[in-house]
Amino acid sequence: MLPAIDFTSTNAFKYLTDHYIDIAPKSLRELFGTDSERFKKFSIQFEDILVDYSKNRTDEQTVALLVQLAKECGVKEAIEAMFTGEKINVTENREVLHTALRNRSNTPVLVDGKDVMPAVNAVLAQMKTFTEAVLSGEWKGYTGKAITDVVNIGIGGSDLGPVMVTEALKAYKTHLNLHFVSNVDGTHIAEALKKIDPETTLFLIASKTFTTQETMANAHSARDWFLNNGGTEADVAKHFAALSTNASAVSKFGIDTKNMFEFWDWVGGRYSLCSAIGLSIALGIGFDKFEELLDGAHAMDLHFRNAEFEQNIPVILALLGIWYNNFFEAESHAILPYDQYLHRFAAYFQQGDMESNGKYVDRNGNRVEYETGPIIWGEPGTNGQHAFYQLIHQGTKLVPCDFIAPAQSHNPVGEHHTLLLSNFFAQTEALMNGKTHEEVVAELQAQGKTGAEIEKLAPFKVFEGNRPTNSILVKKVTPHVLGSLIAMYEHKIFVQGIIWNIYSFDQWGVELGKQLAGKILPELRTADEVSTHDSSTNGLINQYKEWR
Ligand SMILES: O=P(O)(O)OC[C@H]1O[C@H](O)[C@H](O)[C@@H](O)[C@@H]1O
Repeated sequence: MLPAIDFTSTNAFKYLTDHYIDIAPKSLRELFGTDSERFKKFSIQFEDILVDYSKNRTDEQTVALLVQLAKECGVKEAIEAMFTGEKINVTENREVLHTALRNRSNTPVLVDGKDVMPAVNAVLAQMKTFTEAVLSGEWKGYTGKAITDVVNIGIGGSDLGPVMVTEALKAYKTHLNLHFVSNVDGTHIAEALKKIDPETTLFLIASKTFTTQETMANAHSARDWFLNNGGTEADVAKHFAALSTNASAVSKFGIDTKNMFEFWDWVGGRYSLCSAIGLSIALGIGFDKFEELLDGAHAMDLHFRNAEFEQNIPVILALLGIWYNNFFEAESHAILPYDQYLHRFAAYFQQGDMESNGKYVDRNGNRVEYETGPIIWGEPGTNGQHAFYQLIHQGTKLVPCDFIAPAQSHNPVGEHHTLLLSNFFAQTEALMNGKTHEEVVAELQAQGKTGAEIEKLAPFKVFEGNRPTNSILVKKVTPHVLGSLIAMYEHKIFVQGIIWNIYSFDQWGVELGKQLAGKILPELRTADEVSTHDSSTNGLINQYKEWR
């Protein structure tokens, strides 16, 4: 059982409320000015990952109180409850065991008294054999040719993780060309089909439930295309595999369950990239590299489970997030990787975080009276600098940011990486220090501006600064490091959900739209005028019918 504590009624919260009044007026310049040890005190290194959280609007007392908050909210007990397979996903009556998928130490993990590790290992072995057969060319298409292209058909958690990881690890790409089709918009599948040959293409139908409308529609269209372009029913087995928890729906679709890679309902969709859902990753980078990804995630799992909170990266990141979300009233959190390969990282954690912690009902079933999950957004640097950083630097909103960068590039082209990193370092420094009125005046004077010009321009050129950032510097984006980064954010989300007293592993909020689409669909199939909805919905549907 998870503790169900209103964090706003803890002692730590009361102390933090008072402490906030002291800290809020202080500038980061001041905090750094009065403590030359900040970097040392407020950074944590774990393997090849350095997390510097010193550029936050915090001091030692803040961190101590935040840690106390985590303790009062039972975070330690909750972590144990998750790792040991308690049914902490209460509204779905399920365990939450994505950590078992990468439990490389292979210690038993019990679900209803039964160790799940043999099943986890068996699926990994099946994935390995399959991956190696496809990569070696031993697995043949219906005309005897080796596979050249893999199309993963899935959406949400059955798409975003594999897309993010295969992009992030493109430097390790195998000879297979990967394609991802998620959207029910026919354009997505149509464009993918233009690029592939039925004789040499493998389709992976990735769906935990195997009922998701988008995935089923795309899977049927892919199969129709295959059958209309030379393949026969008997050939489907060579070109379609399923990644799912739902064996009966898989065989109903016509995929031989021999070609099914199983996972379990204790794996949440948005936490599933280490499960069979990762098959496209294994094919895309090779099974050894997929295992390195699992190793990295497992290493972070152990750190999260065992490190003291003061030294615990996911816990500290979660607490800082709570500090801004619930005291500074920040509404969003930006993830800004200075690595082009990580260009889908923020998108991946939009689902990871917002689907997990976008909840207004607490674990007692009551409406919360405080803010829960932030809006997650971000794009790679330096692109973002030329797009939305204006608002981060001079807007009225406080946007705490995570800056992520590798020290080593996979593509050391000329001076590019040095240029990139100079921006990475400069941005957090600029956000912290800003530029004072005096500095602006001195700069304008040096440019030879007149007094009147300076007076007019100066206010626009001042940067308040005091904008908090975390810097996450990694040695290199290897599969191992990426695995650790993924687990780091997963566990950050977990800790925040525990403290906000919400259930992070269900997603009822996505259901209503699906239900209504199901009702509207038959109405769209006829030419009849619709009058059963509100005037807006009726008006839109009827105009659509007129124009289509
Ligand atoms: O893997 P599937 O069962 O097809 O689900 C795909 C996605 O759809 C749902 O709507 C959920 O909101 C997501 O959490 C899930 O990842």
